[in-house]
Amino acid sequence: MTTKIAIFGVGLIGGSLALCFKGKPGITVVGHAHRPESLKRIEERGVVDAATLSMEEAAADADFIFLCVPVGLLEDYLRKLTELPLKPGCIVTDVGSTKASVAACAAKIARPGVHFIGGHPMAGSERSGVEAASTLLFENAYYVLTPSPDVPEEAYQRLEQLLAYTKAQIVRVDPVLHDEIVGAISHLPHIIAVALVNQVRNYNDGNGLYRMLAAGGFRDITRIASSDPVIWRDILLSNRDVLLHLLKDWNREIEGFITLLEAQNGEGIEAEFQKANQFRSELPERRKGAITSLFDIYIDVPDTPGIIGQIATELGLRHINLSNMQIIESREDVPGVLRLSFRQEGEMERAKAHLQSLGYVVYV
Ligand SMILES: NC(=O)c1ccc[n+]([C@@H]2O[C@H](COP(=O)([O-])OP(=O)(O)OC[C@H]3O[C@@H](n4cnc5c(N)ncnc54)[C@H](O)[C@@H]3O)[C@@H](O)[C@H]2O)c1
Ligand SMILES: O=C(O)C(=O)C[C@]1(C(=O)O)C=C[C@@H](O)C=C1
Repeated sequence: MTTKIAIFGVGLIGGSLALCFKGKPGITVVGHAHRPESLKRIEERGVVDAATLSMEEAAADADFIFLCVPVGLLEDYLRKLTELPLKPGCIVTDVGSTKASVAACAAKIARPGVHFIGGHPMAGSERSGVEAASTLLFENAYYVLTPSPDVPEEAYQRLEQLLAYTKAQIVRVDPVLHDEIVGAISHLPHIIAVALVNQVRNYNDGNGLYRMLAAGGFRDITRIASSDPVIWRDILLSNRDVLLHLLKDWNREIEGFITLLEAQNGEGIEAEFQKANQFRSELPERRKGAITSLFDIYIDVPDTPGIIGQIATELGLRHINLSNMQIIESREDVPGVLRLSFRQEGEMERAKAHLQSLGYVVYV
């Protein structure tokens, strides 16, 4: 018996999910695109078994439907799907970065025999589009599911079982609580990064030295300011109330620093850094838990677009399992350093040998 998975919106997240499922025993992955250009990109990238512009065709007989479109479109897609003849027992899920509004909409239009289970993989990137999709994206990351109490345990477990292909760790959270927490640890940081970049951009208009001298610290804190504007417009508007509260708290934090500086309170400044240092050191690496990386290698990489994808693909093609990768330093015109982590020493050795054979400088 074949399990059909339909993915609506085959971009970074939809494409990465498709790659996790495609080729697994008894699974067929069908991608839906809203316009011919997107269809062509999905087909060229080869992340699905079949792609279509027809919602009906994609949804027909699907056992699982993943909605991976921008948050602002989720409710519209849910409503349209509800009007289609879905397979009895079909599980509809989404990957949106906010969960309360889509959960409320699903509750309103619920229909017997179709189960909606909200989802949110806590992994991503500032890149977007199917070209950035990767099988490794979700590995060891947390994947939040927000089932309503009406969802049968059997349906929840079916979804959990399927998501095992992502190698993510599933965690069940209430949708409203999800939005409060993710507002603080993901949405607020995106706003801060964008505001900071735009502040410096304004100074740079008067003197180009700002951009020229911007180094590791500025890059580290602002990577996410390069995220997709439409995706983030929708996320912020969808979590507006939570964010308005968080921004008031943020203003208080900044006011605190103004007071410390005005009073030249060195001890107070030290105390703030110490508190932050302590909490940050307790974060699981890359917000990933369960399995710790044991074997690391470091390689010099030129600062060129797509280089990390190329390295991951090279290792993937040789079935070398990467547990983590991180850019330690990346400056314009200067090679960056990439840390690759492996769970097995043998995999690290194979990766090292292969990357050296490709001409990379590798350090252990
Ligand atoms: N980017 C991240 O880090 C991240 C992480 C977790 C969850 N999410 C969520 O995943 C979802 C997809 O985000 P992404 O990063 O994959 O974005 P993306 O831009 O890479 O993909 C979005 C997909 O939706 C399609 N789409 C865009 N406009 C459309 C329209 N008008 N009608 C129909 N389809 C349209 C695009 O063709 C594309 O395939 C969002 O809901 C986002 O909140 C993103
Ligand atoms: O790593 C990044 O670039 C991300 O933005 C990923 C990130 C996050 O903020 O952590 C962004 C949005 C998601 O909904 C989940 C994860």
